[in-house]
Amino acid sequence: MTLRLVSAPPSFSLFTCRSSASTALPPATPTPTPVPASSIPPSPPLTCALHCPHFQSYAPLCSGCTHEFNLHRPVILDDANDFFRKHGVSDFTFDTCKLWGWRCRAKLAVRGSSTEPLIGLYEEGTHNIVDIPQCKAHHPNINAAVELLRRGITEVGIGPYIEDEGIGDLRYVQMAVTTYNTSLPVAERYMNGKVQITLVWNSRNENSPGADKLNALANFLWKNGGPRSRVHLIHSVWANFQTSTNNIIFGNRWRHLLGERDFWEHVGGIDVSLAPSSFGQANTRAFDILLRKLQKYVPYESAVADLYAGAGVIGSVKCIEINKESKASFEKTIERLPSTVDSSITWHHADASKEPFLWLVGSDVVVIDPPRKGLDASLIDALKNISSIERKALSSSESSNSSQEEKRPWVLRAKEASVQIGSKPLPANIPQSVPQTLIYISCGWESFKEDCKSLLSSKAWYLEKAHGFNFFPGTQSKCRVPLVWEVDIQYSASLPNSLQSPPLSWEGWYWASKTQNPAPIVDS
Ligand SMILES: C[S@@+](CC[C@H](N)C(=O)[O-])C[C@H]1O[C@@H](n2cnc3c(N)ncnc32)[C@H](O)[C@@H]1O
Repeated sequence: MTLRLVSAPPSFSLFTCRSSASTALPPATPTPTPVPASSIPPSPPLTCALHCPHFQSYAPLCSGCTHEFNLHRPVILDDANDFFRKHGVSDFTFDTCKLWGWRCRAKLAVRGSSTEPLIGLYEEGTHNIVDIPQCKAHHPNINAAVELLRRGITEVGIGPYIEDEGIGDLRYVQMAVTTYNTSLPVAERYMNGKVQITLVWNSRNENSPGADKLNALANFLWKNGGPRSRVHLIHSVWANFQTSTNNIIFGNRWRHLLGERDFWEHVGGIDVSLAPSSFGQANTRAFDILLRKLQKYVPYESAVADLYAGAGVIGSVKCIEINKESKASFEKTIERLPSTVDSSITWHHADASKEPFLWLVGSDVVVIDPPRKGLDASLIDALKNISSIERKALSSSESSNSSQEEKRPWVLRAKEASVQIGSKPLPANIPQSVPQTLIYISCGWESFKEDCKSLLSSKAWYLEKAHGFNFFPGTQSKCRVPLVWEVDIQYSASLPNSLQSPPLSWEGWYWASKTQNPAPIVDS
């Protein structure tokens, strides 16, 4: 995928410094540079403060944010500095990113009554909902869309969900903002983001009793926030149907109701399609910065495996994802890649923890972006034993040139459900190398530390670089989004040279094939 190495002036304060040289190719153009984490000073209390009316430090009601001051300097920064220094990285850097209005994706509960709806988060440790109309973390248009929804609930007479009784119409709402609109000047795009609203409706499907109310609410939102309204706020309206009494927000049935069906965002230099059902990063700007940084660590002509790939946003040759809903988004994203990419990119619906070496073999670089709980034990084991996997792979490719018939059901299922894009055929003999570089993107600091220590204990890997990104300013480990930032780490395999394979090209698609001819800088 085009992971263009471009940078534009960020529209938010960024503490910067240059990261030290790495073994990877330098970027074609400079990227926004982070500061050494150790040099970020606490600022006077009010300059980087939350200033949120819903935050009360003495008795936190809203569970969204846990600290009020020094948003640019999350509480785990010192711990991270120490941790990385102890493990050989003395130049750990940190991007403070956007401190307010950064959340472009929010899931909010809808409770209360039709005349006094509450739309917000659970109060810490309870099932009481705190209304958060002026949330400072939300993109401002999420707050505006919430207000419109509130009016709609009252005017249409929608019943918010009553948990104890399992009755009511509307259970949750997901608001996702797309900030990419090429008809606007770059500087105006973020603030003019449009909101995709998903109404989580308490019925089995669109034909169940109450569907008329769902349609009336969707029409209200579209009439008052769609393209013909005074302020165009709404991108589209979707419904998700959920009747279960457990705490799972979404059911399996999704329906597009109004507006544009496709939702596009522009991150890491490419257009990315995201369905409401697939995983999407909450902090679009921080993710963009992270991806641009990550590009530097993928050497030219690398074969890349992206485990825990989501909709393939990170842009790899071989994407492994457990959520089958992400497949359609991946296909759309690929369609928008420039036609100059004549290559093969694959997406597999599979569990990365089942025989993970299947996905590791044949790649030079592996990108892992697991959920907060961290890596599956089987994947850690495979990575720790990467040298023996490579030896086995090499000897099996030497002893047999014809591939054996595959019988394992989960491998067959993964193959069936895979998508392959590109006109270049796969070579008959896939070179059997294993990754020399591992990029770990973490959104769970505690689980990351455990995984990191475990990988280092094997001596197969050493830690080369670490960068922090302020993905969730104002939060720490006990809040709704319990993680303060994302960290991407590059390891280098300390394999003997004799075992290292030549650069691979089995999928015939390279990240760098497009960075050679970067498109003009159009966006940050
Ligand atoms: C933190 S998200 C990252 C997604 C993607 N890299 C992105 O940035 O949009 C983690 C992803 O891992 C997927 N996932 C969780 N467990 C998995 C597993 N065992 N195998 C493959 N994917 C998994 C989730 O569905 C989710 O899309």
